[in-house]
Amino acid sequence: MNDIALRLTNVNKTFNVHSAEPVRAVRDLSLTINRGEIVAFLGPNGAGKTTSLDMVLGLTEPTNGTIEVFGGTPAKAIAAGRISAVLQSGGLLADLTVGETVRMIASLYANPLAPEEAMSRAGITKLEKRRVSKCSGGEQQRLRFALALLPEPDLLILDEPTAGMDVNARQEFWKTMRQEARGGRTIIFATHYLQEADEFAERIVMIAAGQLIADGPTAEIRELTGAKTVSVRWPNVTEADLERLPGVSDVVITDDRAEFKTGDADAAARILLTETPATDLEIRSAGLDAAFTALTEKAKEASARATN
Ligand SMILES: Nc1ncnc2c1ncn2[C@@H]1O[C@H](COP(=O)(O)OP(=O)(O)OP(=O)(O)O)[C@@H](O)[C@H]1O
Repeated sequence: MNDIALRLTNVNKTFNVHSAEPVRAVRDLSLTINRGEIVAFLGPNGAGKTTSLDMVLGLTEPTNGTIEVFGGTPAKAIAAGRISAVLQSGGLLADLTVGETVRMIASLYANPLAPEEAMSRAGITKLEKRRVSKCSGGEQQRLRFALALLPEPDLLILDEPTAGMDVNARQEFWKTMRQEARGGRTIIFATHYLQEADEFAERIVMIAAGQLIADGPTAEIRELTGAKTVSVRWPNVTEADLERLPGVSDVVITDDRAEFKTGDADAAARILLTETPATDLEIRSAGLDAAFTALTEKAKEASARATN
C-alpha cells in the first residue's frame, strides 16, 4: 500500500501573472506527507498557507508544479470523499439549524457518516436545534468540522480551525481532533499560533513569503535556532561575572538567579559549574517563537541574496 497522503512537487502559485506586479504567493514548494501524520503549516499572515491548502483542495490550480493526493489529482480525491476541509469562514446558511445543516450536507454524499454521529464527534449534539446565526464563532467552527467528517475523509485539511475560539473552546477542539487522529486520519492544519503547532502537531512545515523555510519534527524545529536559555542560582551575580562566558546575550538577573541566552550552552555550563559559585543549573531550548523569528530572518536574508 502506498503510504503517501500528499505530495507537492515544485509547486508555484502566482496571482495576477500578467499584471505589472504579480504576487508570488507560493514558491517552489515541495513536500511529502505520509498517512496518519499531523502536520502544522505555520507562518505569518500572507505566508501562503491558505493558497497552498486551496491548491491541495483543488479550489485553485498551481501556476506550475504538481500536487498528488493519495496518488491522484485533488479533484479525484475530493470526488471519492477522501479529503475534506474546515475552512476559515463562509459556507454556512444562517437560517438553517445545526441539525438541518448537517443532514442537508449528508444527503449529498453516497455513504456518509450518520449525521448524529458527526454531530456527536464534533461535540455539537446539544446545539442540534439552534439556528446557525445564533451560534458563536467557535460553535460554527465545530459545525464546519462536523460537516467535514461526513464523508469520513482520510485527509482532513483545517485552515486556522480555532480562529475566533476562546482558550477553553480551543482546547476542547484539539481534544476532539486528537481522537480523530488516533483513528488514523492524516490532518494538516494552518495556523499562526505557534503554541497550537507546538502542542498539537508532530511535524511543522514553516512557510514565509511563499517559501518553505523549515520542515521537521516539532522538537527539531525548536532546536534549529541553536540558542538556548541558561538559568543558574548565583547570589550577588553581576552582568560582568557573566560576560566571560561564551556567546552570552539577553541577561536577566533576579534575586539570586541569573538567566541568559547563549549559542554554546555546554561550554557555558562547564565554566559555570567548575569555575564559579553557580549551582542549580537549567538549560532550555529556545521556544518556537524564537525559532520562527530566527528562521524567518534567515529566509529573508537568503531571498535578498538571491534577488541581488
Ligand atoms: N486571489 C488572490 N489574488 C491576488 N493575491 C492573492 C490572492 N489570494 C492570495 N493572495 C496573496 O497571496 C499571498 C499569500 O496569501 P495566503 O492567503 O495564502 O496567506 P496565508 O499564509 O494563508 O495568510 P493568513 O494567515 O493571513 O491567512 C498574500 O500576499 C496574498 O495577498
